[in-house]
Amino acid sequence: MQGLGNDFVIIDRRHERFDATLHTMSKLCDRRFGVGCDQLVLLDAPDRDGADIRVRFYNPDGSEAGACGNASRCVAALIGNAPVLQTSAGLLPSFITPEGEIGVDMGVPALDWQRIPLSQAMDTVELPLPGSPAACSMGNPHATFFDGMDRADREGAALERDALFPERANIGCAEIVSRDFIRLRVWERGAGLTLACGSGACAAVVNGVRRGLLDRECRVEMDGGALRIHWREADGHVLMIGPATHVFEGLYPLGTHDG
Ligand SMILES: N[C@@H](CCC[C@H](N)C(=O)O)C(=O)O
Repeated sequence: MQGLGNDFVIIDRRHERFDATLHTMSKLCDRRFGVGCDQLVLLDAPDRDGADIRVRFYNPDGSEAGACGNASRCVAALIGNAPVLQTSAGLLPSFITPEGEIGVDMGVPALDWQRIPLSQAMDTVELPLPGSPAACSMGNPHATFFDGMDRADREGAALERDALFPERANIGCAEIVSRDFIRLRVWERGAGLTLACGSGACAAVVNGVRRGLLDRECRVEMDGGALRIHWREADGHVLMIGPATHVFEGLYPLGTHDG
């Protein structure tokens, strides 16, 4: 499936056995030797009350991510009936808009350095890096720069691994068009530049609001399309709305996983 060109191989382990070895997963993610995707997503039966499905997200380098906004919308569309997703970032309710778009309540962002996490105790609204990004966690760590999108291409790889980010970070680079409209490019941790990043879009709006640059309801346009983000004042939850598209289904025969 894909959400704004951020693409996913989703494996439903409720009905099929799938041994998620690092080798198998990175092979599936490989665009030449496997299927190819930005993230591999594993679905299992939930083990928490109130959840409909357990969802885990893996980057092509094998690292597990606590959150993935676009994949969450895709899983909600795949399962149907607005499921509640059980993720490492908590239970995420999904919803369908009257226009047929898929929304996910991404929960409350973490704004303190310990939960983002950063290597040092510091103000997370202006980090001591050239360009002064702001940082927050949407269940996964994000730093957002507000001085243009090109930095993602030029410095994304180095910034992902900056010593400031002990768990590495997703690097969002935004151009502010107006208080309710930004353009964004994200260098994703463990994946590189992608056409869109849902959690990155949420983080950009949260960070932009904290910096006094953006309104709480904002359109975020990325290379693959746009998301609507609303950081709700009443309860601090971040709502993310956009398309989710089924591309194809396939069978991956047992015994050939490592071939
Ligand atoms: N594409 C995602 C984010 C995927 C995880 C990220 N690369 C990480 O390691 O945190 C999204 O849509 O949010």
